[in-house]
Amino acid sequence: MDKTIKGLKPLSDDLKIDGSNYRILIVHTRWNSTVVDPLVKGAKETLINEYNVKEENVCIYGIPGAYELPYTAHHLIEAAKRADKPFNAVICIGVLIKGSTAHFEYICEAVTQGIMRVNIDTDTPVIFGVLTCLNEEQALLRAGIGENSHNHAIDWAGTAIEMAKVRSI
Ligand SMILES: O=c1[nH]c(NC[C@H](O)[C@H](O)[C@H](O)CO)c([N+](=O)[O-])c(=O)[nH]1
Repeated sequence: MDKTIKGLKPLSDDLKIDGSNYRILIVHTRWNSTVVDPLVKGAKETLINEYNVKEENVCIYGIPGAYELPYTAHHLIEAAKRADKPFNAVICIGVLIKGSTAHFEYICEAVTQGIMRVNIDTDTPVIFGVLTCLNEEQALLRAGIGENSHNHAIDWAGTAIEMAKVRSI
C-alpha cells in the first residue's frame, strides 16, 4: 500500500485528457537555472509524451527571476489572444531559495498573489510552478535530482492539461 498521503495522483487512463489540440506556454526563470532547467524539461516532456501536446504547441519563454513571472505570463497571454492563438494553459516555473534576509518572503508572497491574479484577470489557467525552498537540497529533490526525488513539474503539466479542459467549458 502506498504509505504517502501527500501528493497528486495522476488521472486513471480512462479519464486521461488528450492535449493534442492544446497550446501551452511555459514561462521560466533564469535564476537558479540548475534546478529550473530540469523542471522545464520535465514539464515539456510530460506535456508531449503523456498528454499528446504537439511540440510546436509548447511555447517556452525565459525571464530573469520569479518576480517577473506574473507580468510575463499576463503579457504573453494577452498577446496570444490578440494574435488569435490563445494559450489553453500556462505553467510558471521558478525556484525561490531562502537567503539571509526577508527578501525571500516578500518575493514569495508577491509572486503567489501575482500568479493567482493573472489566472483571474485573463481567465486562463496559470499553474503555480514556483518552488519556495528553505535550502538548496529541498530544491534539488523537487526537481527530480537525487535519490528519492520527484520532479514536481510532471504534476504541473498534468494540472495544466486538466485546467485547460476546465477553461474549454
Ligand atoms: O527567481 C528568483 N529570483 C530571486 N530574486 C530576483 C527577483 O525574482 C527579481 O528578478 C529581481 O528582484 C528583479 O525584479 C531570488 N532571490 O533573490 O533569492 C530567487 O531565489 N529566485
